[in-house]
Amino acid sequence: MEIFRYSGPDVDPTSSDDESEPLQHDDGPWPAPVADGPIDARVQIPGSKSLTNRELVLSALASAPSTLRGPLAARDTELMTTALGQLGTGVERLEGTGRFGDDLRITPRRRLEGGVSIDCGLAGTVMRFMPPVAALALGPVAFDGDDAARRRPMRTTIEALVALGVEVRDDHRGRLPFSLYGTGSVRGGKLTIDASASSQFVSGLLLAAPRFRSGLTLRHTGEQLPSVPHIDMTIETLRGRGVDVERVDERTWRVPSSPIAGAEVTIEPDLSNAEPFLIGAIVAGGTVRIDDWPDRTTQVGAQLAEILPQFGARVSVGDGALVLHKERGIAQGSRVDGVDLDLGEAGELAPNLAALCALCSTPSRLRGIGHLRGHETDRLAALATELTKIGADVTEHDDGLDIAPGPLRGAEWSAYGDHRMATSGTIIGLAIEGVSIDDIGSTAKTLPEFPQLWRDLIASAGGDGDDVRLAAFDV
Ligand SMILES: O=C(O)C1=C[C@@H](OP(=O)(O)O)[C@@H](O)[C@H](O)C1
Ligand SMILES: C=C(OP(=O)(O)O)C(=O)O
Repeated sequence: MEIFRYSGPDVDPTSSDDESEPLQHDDGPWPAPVADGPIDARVQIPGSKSLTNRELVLSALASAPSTLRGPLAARDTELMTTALGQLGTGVERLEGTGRFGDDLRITPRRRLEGGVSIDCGLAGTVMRFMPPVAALALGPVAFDGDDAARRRPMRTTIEALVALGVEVRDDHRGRLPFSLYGTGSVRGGKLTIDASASSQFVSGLLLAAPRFRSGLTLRHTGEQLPSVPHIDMTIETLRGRGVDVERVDERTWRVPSSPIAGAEVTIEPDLSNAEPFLIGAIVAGGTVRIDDWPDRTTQVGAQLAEILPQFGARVSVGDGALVLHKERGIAQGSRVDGVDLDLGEAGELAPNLAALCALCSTPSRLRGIGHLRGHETDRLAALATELTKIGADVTEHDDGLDIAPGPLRGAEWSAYGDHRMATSGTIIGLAIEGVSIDDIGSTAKTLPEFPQLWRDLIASAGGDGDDVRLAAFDV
């Protein structure tokens, strides 16, 4: 067992920690494997990013130690454990105890200490969840991240903290880098924010709110509220720690000032990361079984069970697994009609679905996803560019994409450092010869094992049914 606890005093908002820059694929573009027959695979997906990072934050703010079973170990969660460790939280890796790596023992400290620079990488959960936690610490805390992270919206978090009485130095007008000066406590109370650009603004404030002196009554005003299931997940994880959160109405939440209980929590597999594998069976044909699919969950990836049948797949959930079957894949000439989907709740599913739409026989419309322009990259622009490059006819709208099939051709697919752009390119590559991904290493953000799992999935074509699982865990 090893205890990681950071004790660095530096506060330099312009510094960046090179060690956590995303992995690049050293050998140049990664040739995406083509499916040469129906696949037949059983896939074990590591833990949910969204659940892991919520449980890490709650564990650090809790009144007693917690154990996380099966947490994700990927760039986003490593950034979160590092950030919490920098503020003083004890993070102990229970080596070899987990299914995919180490379980974690988190020991909260009575007082969080500032005087550190936090690297958010490209993780929305780190950049939106950590500032309210840092505001509870004593001393200055600087935040920065990847170049692409500096383009992601942060204004709502910054303005919210200022409204709660926290001193923030916001030299970049609502973007990273910025610094805040914690006094060891936050007053809380009533607060109105505009979370139209990201549900994470709401989640970040709600997660820290039990530790605010007066709790928090948070109201969202603004045209839209994306990714509502992620807010439900936040509420559920808080309730799981004994915090009596009230959903006053669809746009208002009340969190009392309350202790947060230590807990032993088993993290569900990341259902959104199951998406490319499931789509793989629609494109290549065959069967994919995802192990440990929960019967009940707040993860938005659960919606795949309703979305993917619209592409001609048979999906069943039960006995601890989701099984998707498609007799004949698109790559074998099966015609699949396009869809019209509002993905406002499930934006993180959009890039892989957009790739699938490009392989359909008739046009598709994906709507309700204007906020994807503030994700890891401007995903609407990135998808329009890459899908056009491979021959699809794509129209970009403010809130979505029209995707019409065309004669498709191979090309180098740019991931823009975005894990889901990388996986969407591999989906195209299943059906189209000559697709390569410029930066497959960007999948390390939430699934470092993706390249191997994907190769194993394709290798199951024509076999008796392979288990696609992690032989060794190595982030
Ligand atoms: O809270 C979370 O864990 C997330 C919320 C969503 O963010 P947005 O509301 O910005 O879409 C989602 O897309 C992201 O992948 C994870
Ligand atoms: C939008 C995403 O990530 P983040 O948590 O960085 O916002 C995503 O994973 O699709």
